[in-house]
Amino acid sequence: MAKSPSLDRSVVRDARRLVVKVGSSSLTAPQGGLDGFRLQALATTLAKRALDGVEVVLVSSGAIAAGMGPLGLTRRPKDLATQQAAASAGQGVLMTAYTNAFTMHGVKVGQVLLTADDMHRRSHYVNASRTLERLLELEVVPIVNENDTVATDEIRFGDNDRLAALVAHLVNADALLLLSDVDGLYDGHPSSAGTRRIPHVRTVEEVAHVDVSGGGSQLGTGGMATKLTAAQMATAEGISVLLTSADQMTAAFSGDDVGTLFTPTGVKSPARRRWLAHATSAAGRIVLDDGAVEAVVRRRTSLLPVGVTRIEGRFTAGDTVELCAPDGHVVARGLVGYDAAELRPLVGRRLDRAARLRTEAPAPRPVVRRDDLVVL
Ligand SMILES: Nc1ncnc2c1ncn2[C@@H]1O[C@H](COP(=O)(O)OP(=O)(O)O)[C@@H](O)[C@H]1O
Ligand SMILES: N[C@@H](CCC(=O)OP(=O)(O)O)C(=O)O
Repeated sequence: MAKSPSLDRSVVRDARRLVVKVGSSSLTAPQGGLDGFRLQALATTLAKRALDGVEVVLVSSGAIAAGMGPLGLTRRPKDLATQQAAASAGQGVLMTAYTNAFTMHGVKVGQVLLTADDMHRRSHYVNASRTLERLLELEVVPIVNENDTVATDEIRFGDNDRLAALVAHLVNADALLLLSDVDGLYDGHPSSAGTRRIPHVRTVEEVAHVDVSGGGSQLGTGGMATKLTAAQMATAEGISVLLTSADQMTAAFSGDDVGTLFTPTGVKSPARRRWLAHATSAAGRIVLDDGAVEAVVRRRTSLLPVGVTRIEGRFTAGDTVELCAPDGHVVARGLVGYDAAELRPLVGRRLDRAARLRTEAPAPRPVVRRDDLVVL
């Protein structure tokens, strides 16, 4: 008899290319610092997967927590500069621990540090993808973390959940396993009496009512909210996500009914489309009239200045912008062909052919070319 989708975790069990994200809360001791025992257990399980031929990419938090001990800090620092100092001291500690733990099983590891900016810039994104592919070809387990030491408050992931979803896009993973200190999404804060694990989520909208505002562990950053965003990003691109605790990883690999499974809401799209839809950050918004929304969304045409009613932000040509319907909701994203200052005087201007010939004005170039936009 076929298993119900809520119980069928075979997608994680059978994934040939798997991204695993582990949060600080699953790698640290209650009194702070790295918990070598837990890190070793994680590395042992993942090394076995790798030796079985599964291509594993590990996205690991824990640098800041690991750096607290060497710097004599008893609490996770709150200011960016001290977090960066802790990450700088801790990233080496973290990688040394992983290198030793994986090497015991004959598995090689490589460090990959990425910034949010590396994801936004197309050339960096493509380069990161190439590096990860090569590492996997060489049977190395890439261990990814945010490059905290150069991150700024404005351009930073902070948590690694969304970074993990972007890495899953980058390597075209079959599944994303999010490991935390909690064994799944609960229908309320797990510390509240009577709350229950939600075994299966079809769309993240379906759980929009669930309270995820409650803080998590002392050392984690994103909490449950960023895990839901990550799940939404990955499932939109056809990647199944299982959220569970590090302690239940072995059960997850056996296909047992553990954690919360988020099943795909979309199908895998070309790499450039994935990047445009999820990895870039918008430098501005362009509001369209109804006709332009119809043309862009249904007929998939380029956007011309005549269909624009308002622009917001100080973008320059080549930046990513959001295209919005008259009511403000985002219908597409694209690479804009104009600087904001150049586009502003053209907004809504229609020059018919005769007038254009009279004034010898060239046909206006598209605001966003159809090949440079992705309908959401
Ligand atoms: N509805 C919920 N279901 C499960 N966990 C929740 C929920 N709301 C908040 N949380 C909290 O989210 C925490 C996990 O996030 P976080 O501390 O950032 O972990 P990590 O370090 O693994 O990324 C859990 O410890 C839990 O207390
Ligand atoms: N890059 C940071 C991640 C910070 C963090 O706490 O992330 P997470 O535990 O995934 O919420 C680190 O290595 O400490």
